Amino acid sequence: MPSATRQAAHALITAVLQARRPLEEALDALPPMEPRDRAAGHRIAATVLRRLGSLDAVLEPYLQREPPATVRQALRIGAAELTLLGTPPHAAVSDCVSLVPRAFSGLVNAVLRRVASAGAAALEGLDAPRLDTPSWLWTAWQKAHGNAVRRIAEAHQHEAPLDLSLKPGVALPEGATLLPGGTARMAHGTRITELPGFTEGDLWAQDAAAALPARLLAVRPGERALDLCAAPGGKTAQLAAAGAEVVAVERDPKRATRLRENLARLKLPAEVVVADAAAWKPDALFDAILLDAPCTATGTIRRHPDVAHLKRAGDVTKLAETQSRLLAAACALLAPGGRLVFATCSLQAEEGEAHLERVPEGFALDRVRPGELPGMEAMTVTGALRTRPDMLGDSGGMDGFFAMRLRRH
Ligand SMILES: C[S@@+](CC[C@H](N)C(=O)[O-])C[C@H]1O[C@@H](n2cnc3c(N)ncnc32)[C@H](O)[C@@H]1O
Repeated sequence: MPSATRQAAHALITAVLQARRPLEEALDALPPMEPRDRAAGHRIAATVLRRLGSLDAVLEPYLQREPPATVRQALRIGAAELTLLGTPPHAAVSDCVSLVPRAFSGLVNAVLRRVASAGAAALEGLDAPRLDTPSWLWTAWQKAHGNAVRRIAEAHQHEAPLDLSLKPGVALPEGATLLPGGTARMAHGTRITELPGFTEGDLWAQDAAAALPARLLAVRPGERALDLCAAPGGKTAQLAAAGAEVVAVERDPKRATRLRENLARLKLPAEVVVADAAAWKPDALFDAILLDAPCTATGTIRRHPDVAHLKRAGDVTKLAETQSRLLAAACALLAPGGRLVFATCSLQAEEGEAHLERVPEGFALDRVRPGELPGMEAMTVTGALRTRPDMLGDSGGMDGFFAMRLRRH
């Protein structure tokens, strides 16, 4: 019997790469097991997904023909453990052998013994950023971001730190670094639930880039603000903490429940509405609207390495259309003189910069002014916001976001 850890890793990789299910969903579907085994299995699976191309390149010289998918996944687990995770060969090899049907035991044993004898050196000389990035994404990022494509792909090789947004007046947690946008950054692996102030509702997890769209909206106390596509509520919390009267619209009832729970922990008020943002009709218009539209989420690959393998070019086109539809619906809910921030956590130009070409009639781009986001000027040269995982690189990077602010005449 293989260990629970490797069974979990195998199930997770199979779910993502074969059934095309999100990693988080696959984690929820694992059978009951010790939390330690589950966490270890998750770590192996995330490493395989992050470094898939490199691991396949390591295995390639030892495979004469393509093995069945279940065997390929076991080999990837073994290769990740032996070259990247420092697992001793005696533990990794025999356990991976027991993951596959008996007919393939000899093959897995022989291949992994050879990988084990090279260890980490097996990865030397590989162009890892290129190998670990699906070709269609590399091409699209090269077109959209030029030479930065390599730096983006290099940033994806590493796990992201834990970023926190703090309620106004809350002191920086011990061990945190303060980033230019006001985000508190903790080392990767820090558990938010164990931080002082978590239970009290002083802070919430939010990537440094994800905190910027709400900052661009800059709501004032008492303003009527609408947060569309709101769950799990990081941006709703920012708007409510700034003193706005917030209505948060979320289509998915389960996610809306999570949003309510998060707001309750943070002791922040907002009216939560379960509705389709494209069809919802309020009684009155809003002073400020934040639309954090559904997208491919390719800006979050550091945190969600499954995204690189789940999304296809066709998803980008479809989601860009949905975003335009939602943007038109959101614009109709804005009061004259009001402002709207449209945001996506995507690195794809179709889900970002292309929307600048389609500003609805009666609205104008409200350019981000120099000095509005101190220390982040390079991210707003076009008048809109563009962040990438390689930005703030010395302090651990940030998610890829696009945001533009529109004003209604
Ligand atoms: C990118 S996430 C939002 C993250 C959130 N704004 C935050 O800061 O925590 C997108 C959310 O939009 C929701 N959504 C997608 N389509 C929607 C629609 N037509 N109307 C309302 N919500 C929608 C999804 O269920 C998902 O929760």
